[in-house]
Amino acid sequence: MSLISAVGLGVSYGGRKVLFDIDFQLERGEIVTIVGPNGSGKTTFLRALLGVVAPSRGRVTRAKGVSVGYVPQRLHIDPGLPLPVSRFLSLPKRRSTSEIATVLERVGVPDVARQNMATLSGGQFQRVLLARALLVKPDILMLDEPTAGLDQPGVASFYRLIDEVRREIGCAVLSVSHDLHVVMSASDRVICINGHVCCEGAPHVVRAAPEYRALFGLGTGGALALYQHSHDHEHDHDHNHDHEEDHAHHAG
Ligand SMILES: Nc1ncnc2c1ncn2[C@@H]1O[C@H](COP(=O)(O)OP(=O)(O)OP(=O)(O)O)[C@@H](O)[C@H]1O
Repeated sequence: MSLISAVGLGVSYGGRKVLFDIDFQLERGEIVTIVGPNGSGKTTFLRALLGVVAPSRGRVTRAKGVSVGYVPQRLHIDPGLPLPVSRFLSLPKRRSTSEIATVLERVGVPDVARQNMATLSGGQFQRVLLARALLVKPDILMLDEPTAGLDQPGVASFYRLIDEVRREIGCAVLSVSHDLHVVMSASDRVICINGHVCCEGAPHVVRAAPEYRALFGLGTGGALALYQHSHDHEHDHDHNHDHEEDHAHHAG
């Protein structure tokens, strides 16, 4: 049985259809990446799978006992509120000092337990959110654009960490991302949504799909070329321009 599945899923906000006709399954250990333009319903889709947004159509089914660790896109913490990392990790469930130390060590920020959440750097903050998601011993790690705001090395090292963790605990990873060049290479499946599923499949299939190209246009040409260039060294002569652009971007 799939870890989680959606059949004919639709979500509306105040009568406005945001998602419709979505069929989806996530299997144990799978890495699936959701891509789509801003406002296409990616976050809503994750929230519907989590059960925090009610479907207006269709249904979501989770296998019994499946635990989900969720890393949200944004989490605003009032800078005036003194909230040490260790306290944050103990919400809502109390965690022992050693559990907290172990998980912080695992995500590469062993020294922040007593630091206030508001004083963490962007990269440290994301790692603490990941630590919180790992404390539930997830069968599914759901990540909503977890590297927004990080620089290129920060993005790469965050995804390396996700990959290590996934291998260690064998969880499935369902992520929403715009970092296609990093994420797509590691995904078993990419699903492109824009209210509904436009196209899906192995990364190279989605990359070539006309529906995907129509949505993203040339805007991600450089990023896709980087993925293609650094991972399989295919030299597609139709995309020399993208490659050149990309080298410039890479070097800068
Ligand atoms: N709670 C809400 N109430 C009303 N409308 C909402 C709500 N949450 C999201 N929306 C709307 O639903 C649409 C899809 O939003 P969603 O956040 O799911 O998109 P997204 O693909 O994750 O976008 P982004 O890439 O910008 O994060 C948007 O038009 C948004 O304004």
